[in-house]
Amino acid sequence: MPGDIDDYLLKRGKTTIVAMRTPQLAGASGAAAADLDHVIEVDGLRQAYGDFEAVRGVSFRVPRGELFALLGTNGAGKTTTMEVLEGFRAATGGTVRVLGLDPVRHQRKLRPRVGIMLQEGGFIGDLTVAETVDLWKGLSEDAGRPVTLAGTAEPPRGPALFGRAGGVNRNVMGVLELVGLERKARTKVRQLSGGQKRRLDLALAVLSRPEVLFLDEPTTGMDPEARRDTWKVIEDLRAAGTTVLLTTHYLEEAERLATRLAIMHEGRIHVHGTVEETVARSGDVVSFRLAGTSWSFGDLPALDGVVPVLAYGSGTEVAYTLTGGRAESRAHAAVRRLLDWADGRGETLERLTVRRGTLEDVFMRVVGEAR
Ligand SMILES: Nc1ncnc2c1ncn2[C@@H]1O[C@H](COP(=O)(O)OP(=O)(O)OP(=O)(O)O)[C@@H](O)[C@H]1O
Repeated sequence: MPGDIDDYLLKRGKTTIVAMRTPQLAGASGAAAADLDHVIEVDGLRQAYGDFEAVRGVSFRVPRGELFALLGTNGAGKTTTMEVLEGFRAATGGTVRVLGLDPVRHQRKLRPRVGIMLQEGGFIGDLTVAETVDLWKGLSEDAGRPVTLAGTAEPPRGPALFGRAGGVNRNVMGVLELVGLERKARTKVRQLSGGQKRRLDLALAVLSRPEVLFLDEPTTGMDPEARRDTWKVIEDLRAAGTTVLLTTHYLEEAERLATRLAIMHEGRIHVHGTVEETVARSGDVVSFRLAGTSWSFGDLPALDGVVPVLAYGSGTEVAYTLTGGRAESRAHAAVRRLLDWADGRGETLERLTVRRGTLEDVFMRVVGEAR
């Protein structure tokens, strides 16, 4: 068992969640934190692994209390960006600040306000769920504080709060209830399912009454119910003033939780704005399926410069995002042109649809245009 929090964190592998405790603003964090408009600041971040530059000039800011979602393709650089913010890597270019501090240089200053939860492979399999939370609590500086969401301090209930309920510390049980793991308190970690391990990860982050949460794909592997439960925990944390940086491949997760988002591809941010602004960029979408096999993507016509994208990985669903001009005339002209194109080739456009665009359409367009 590690004797030091650093060792423990390193052993637990890849970070998914860093939770910073609600700051005592007059305390160690200094006056700067009290005046911060932006809890997270990333300016021109570059990060190279040897010759390969994984992050190529990324900038964004997260105001206090907002949830910012970093979306992107596999390998886009989201986790790398998170790891720099978590202080696990020094940036090779640009600057980052968390609560006004350099996460690498001021790691020790930030740590008392940071709880860390890791993505995978870091649990000690022979410990039970309750023992894992207990260990984590013991590693935290203020282990005795009641488990509660940020800013919603529980009324003191005296020593009984930290008594033992059937052999399990009640404080531990509180956090397990929060993430729906109370029935697994005495189960060994290695017997948990993937989704249950993610819940345990979340429990460890929430334990530290976070002010800032870094969530790297927090709901991967969870069933739909667990995912919704997790969203509720995150929403409650936000409602209590927590600032959250989230990466996810579930666009509905970003749409539901985020205030602002960025879409990354190959180390760069391609779209950046509020969820509403981003979805509005999508305009109308004309989509259809091509039944035959006698076409290739390159055969599809460009519509006034609009490049089609192959949507949703089906290999046959094509989508055009129409922007500029009046919506109706744009859509009419696009449909007419597409029908002419299909007639000319003897193809059938199945499920031809015109609809309002979604975040998924914006994402697909970004990726399509970047290719
Ligand atoms: N330790 C490392 N050494 C070398 N290359 C790395 C390392 N970590 C990541 N990379 C590379 O950097 C790029 C960005 O990886 P990163 O994990 O940041 O992407 P991501 O956006 O989080 O991807 P995903 O959505 O698949 O998790 C990838 O091409 C990856 O192979």
